Amino acid sequence: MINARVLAFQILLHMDRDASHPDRLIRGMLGRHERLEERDRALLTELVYGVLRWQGRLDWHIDQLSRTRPEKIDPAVRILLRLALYQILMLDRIPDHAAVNEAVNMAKTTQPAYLVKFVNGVLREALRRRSRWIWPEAGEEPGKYIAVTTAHPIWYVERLLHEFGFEETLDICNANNTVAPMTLRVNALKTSIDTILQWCAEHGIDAEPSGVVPTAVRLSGLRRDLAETSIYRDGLVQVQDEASQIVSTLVAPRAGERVLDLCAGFGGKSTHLGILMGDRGEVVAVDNSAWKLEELRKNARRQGLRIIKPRTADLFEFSPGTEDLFDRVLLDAPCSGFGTLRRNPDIKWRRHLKDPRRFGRIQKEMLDHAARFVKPGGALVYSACTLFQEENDAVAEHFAASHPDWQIEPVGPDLPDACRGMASGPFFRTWPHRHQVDGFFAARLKRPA
Ligand SMILES: C[S@@+](CC[C@H](N)C(=O)[O-])C[C@H]1O[C@@H](n2cnc3c(N)ncnc32)[C@H](O)[C@@H]1O
Repeated sequence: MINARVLAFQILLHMDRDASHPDRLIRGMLGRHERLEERDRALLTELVYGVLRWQGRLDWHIDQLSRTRPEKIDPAVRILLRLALYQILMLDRIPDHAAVNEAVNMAKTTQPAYLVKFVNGVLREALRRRSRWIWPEAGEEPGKYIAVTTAHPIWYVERLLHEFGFEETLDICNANNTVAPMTLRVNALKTSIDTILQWCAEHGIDAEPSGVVPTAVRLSGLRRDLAETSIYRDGLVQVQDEASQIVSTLVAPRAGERVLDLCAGFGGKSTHLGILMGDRGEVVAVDNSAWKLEELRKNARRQGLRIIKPRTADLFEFSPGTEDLFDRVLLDAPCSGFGTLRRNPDIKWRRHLKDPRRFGRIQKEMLDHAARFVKPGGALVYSACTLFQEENDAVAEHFAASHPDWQIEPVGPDLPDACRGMASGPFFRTWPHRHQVDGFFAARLKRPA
């Protein structure tokens, strides 16, 4: 019988084999199992994201409970155990016997008898121990304590400890484990915040103005797919975190200008730029992923924008000879993504210690290339959704040092009143534990006239 646990197992196994995005897999699965009850649909999302969020701690429990060496446990068996332990140890509403029986039944259909016995044995032992665990000592092994209790990789915790000390590292890791609200950007060309709040009230959806940026609304407990609502279909709203919304406002495009978005993706920022320009001028949206640009096209159409011009191209092959220069250029660069762990917990387990430096090298080259498209007197905004300075300050400072005629333009004066605390020197910087938004960085660079 297909149920939420079986589908969650299949998604987690798929992710273990090739690093797909959980949200895409969940949507695909729900699309293929339309008759799944609403309760099971919600449980599927909860199980996939919950296991990914707590994976490191669940693995620590497995290693405490089993006598088999960690590397000897088959990945599919480990995933079955993570799934069951997440329900037993971290969710209140699922009876223990349901979690254990389901895991054992799944093991019976996929594993040989000795592994079924192993799964059963580990889970029964977990029920016996319940909450009696010997955690690492915070005083003796602060890194290990935070890594295990908050489920983060040890290299990440050690790095933060070095920079921020124990208390703030713990705050950052705890904030990464919170479930971020769904944040909508309201399309000012079509509607107003009040209209959206009223629509939500009429449809029994909890919503409130963001309190951070004036164009955003936060939803909680949305029990249906936003894509099926009229406010989404009619292009009145776009899902976008507040920090990401602020980045487009720092580009500060004016109606009639030519703007280039060099890593446009699904167009979260390209379409925002188009709206800020009142749909007058031109936004050339470049990305090397054709399917993302197809989504961008749909997004732009839905939001009623005609000035967005998608171009599938590798940024390095897109040259100023092909296009005229632009008044403003945005480089929202590919990055390690560590500012978005609330929404993308799988990133914790996919990245490595050397990734921030590796991304930093590519970002420096991308920013150098992006500068060629900026008109004299124009602006270049560099942004990344990560917390590591190799991908943030170091990229902007490297650019400034190698382009001495350009200026780093302080972003502070352009931030909304409620966001003054997000200015960090001349840069824009947010943290989930300080600002309750995604972790983002942006720098604005001005080309001399
Ligand atoms: C951080 S995401 C962009 C998100 C997007 N700006 C938004 O707000 O929705 C980075 C994007 O860069 C694209 N990308 C990565 N390498 C690229 C390259 N060499 N040329 C063009 N695009 C690239 C990826 O496909 C990805 O969509």
